[in-house]
Amino acid sequence: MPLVEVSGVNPSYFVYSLFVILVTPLLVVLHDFLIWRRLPPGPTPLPFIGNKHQIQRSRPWIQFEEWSHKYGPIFTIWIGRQPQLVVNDAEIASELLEKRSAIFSTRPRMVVLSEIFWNDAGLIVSPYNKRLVLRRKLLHQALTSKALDSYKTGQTAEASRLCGNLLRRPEDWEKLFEWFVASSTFCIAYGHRIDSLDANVVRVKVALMKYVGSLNVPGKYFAETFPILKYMPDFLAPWKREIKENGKRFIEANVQLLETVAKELAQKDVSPSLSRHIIELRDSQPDLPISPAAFAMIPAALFGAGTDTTASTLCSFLLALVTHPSVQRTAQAELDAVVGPSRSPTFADYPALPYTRALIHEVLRWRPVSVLGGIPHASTAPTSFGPWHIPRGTPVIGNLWAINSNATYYPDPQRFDPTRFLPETMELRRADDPKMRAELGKRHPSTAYGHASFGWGRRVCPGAELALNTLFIAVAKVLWGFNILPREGQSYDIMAYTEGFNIRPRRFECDVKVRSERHREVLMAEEQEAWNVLQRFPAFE
Ligand code: HEM
Repeated sequence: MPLVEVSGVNPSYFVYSLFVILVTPLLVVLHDFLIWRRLPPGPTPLPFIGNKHQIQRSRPWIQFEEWSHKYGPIFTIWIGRQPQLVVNDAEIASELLEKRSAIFSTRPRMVVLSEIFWNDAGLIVSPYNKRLVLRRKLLHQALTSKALDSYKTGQTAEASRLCGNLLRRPEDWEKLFEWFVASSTFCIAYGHRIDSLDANVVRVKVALMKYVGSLNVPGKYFAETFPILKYMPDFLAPWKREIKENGKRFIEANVQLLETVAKELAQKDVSPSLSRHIIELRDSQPDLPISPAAFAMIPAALFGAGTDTTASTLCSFLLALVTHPSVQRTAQAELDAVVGPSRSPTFADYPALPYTRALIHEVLRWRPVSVLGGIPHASTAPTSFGPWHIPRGTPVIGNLWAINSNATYYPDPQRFDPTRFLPETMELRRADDPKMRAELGKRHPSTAYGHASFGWGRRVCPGAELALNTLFIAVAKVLWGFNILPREGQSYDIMAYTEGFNIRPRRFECDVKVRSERHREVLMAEEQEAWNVLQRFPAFE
């Protein structure tokens, strides 16, 4: 019987529909195939699924390093239909993300986190555009070397308080590092200290970071694949309304913090802080094209980007000391010779402590906290690299794990060896004498630090020098005052790290013992003096 009589549907429509249903996926697969064959090789993806089923949930950076031995230092993975490049080599990372930063400085589009939640006010997830450049500029102006110097008094006082706390509660070292970093960050960002990790301001910030983590889960929201969904009216999309409301709440909390400083500034003399710097800038240039939300997110970025990273680096420092006692002895010998027994180190000792400085850079290299380079970069235009074609909008992941454990640059890479970053070694590495390469490693493209743990190009971490100062004062004081000792019978796994965006060592036990009664007396007296400074940074509740 003719079809038209049964269904009332013209048979040619039926055939066309069938044709479209069958052919569209084939065209999509063909389109993806043509892109795939021109990208750097990688594990073979499945149509529509990509390599999702092959990528380990646990420690993908190690799997990526292994894949780099199989497919090459730059390879492609597909997350669904989105190809992403994974760079595992310092030179290639520098070539793409620094030398070609005009193309590779944006972020992958993040509809839920950047556009709906932050309403485009977030800095780290922002696409590269004029508004981001202005916000980075404002941040830089509050992080000049003069501004950094003005924060050192607060950082030193916080480090003395940390040592006092370590004397009383040595087993709590992880929480004490977190408190030290959080309070230093609040002093620098807002001119206020915090006296407990339970302070309301910290709880709000920690809740925010947790919530942000829950939004940034690949595949969780359809709006990432179909951005048009972000224009759905709120009453039809309760998921979107909830995210927007939470975003507003968190932005409002950050605006309030900044307003608190603005009011204090109008009434009295307040300690130097990043908020004070940028408020003064705004007052001198009232027509700055920046929304109150984006403005408040500048000091807020310090907490979001600077606390977990710095605290986790301090945890890796402790693991390195426990497992490398000879490094600890060398560092203490340097500190004893330069500082002596009657006071602990200060920033004035910085130039005379090359081994201590090198030790910090070795921690950053050995266990890069932003193990996959933070939020990926992405391309804003199609481009070629060697024989390959990279389409516009391709995310680029800098696998710092593989980059930092490349024996070409760092011979015997899992050995924790601060001498790699001593000024004289750096000088020799910069000269790149082929005869010295086997011993010292090849010249690293990041000639400033000799590693890329702070990222690349126009998106490089703007807080690097600030973080190095915080790390220096804590590391120098802790090493001067304490022996970090392995627990008897305890074995230490230097690869046992947490999962996630930033990594830190899994909890381990060790003894943090004051070096002598003399050291204890000095540290206690300095903690008392530190209180006089900390009073100038009223506590936030
Ligand atoms: C040990 C401490 C730190 C490490 C290892 C670290 C590392 C990084 C890395 C790898 C990136 C991504 C760079 C890129 O995309 O190429 C980044 C971005 C960023 N960091 Fe840090 N960071 C640290 C501390 C800080 C501090 C103290 C601040 C405070 C100002 C900060 C603020 C930022 C900001 C705002 C960004 C985003 C920049 C952008 O997207 O344009 N970081 N950091």
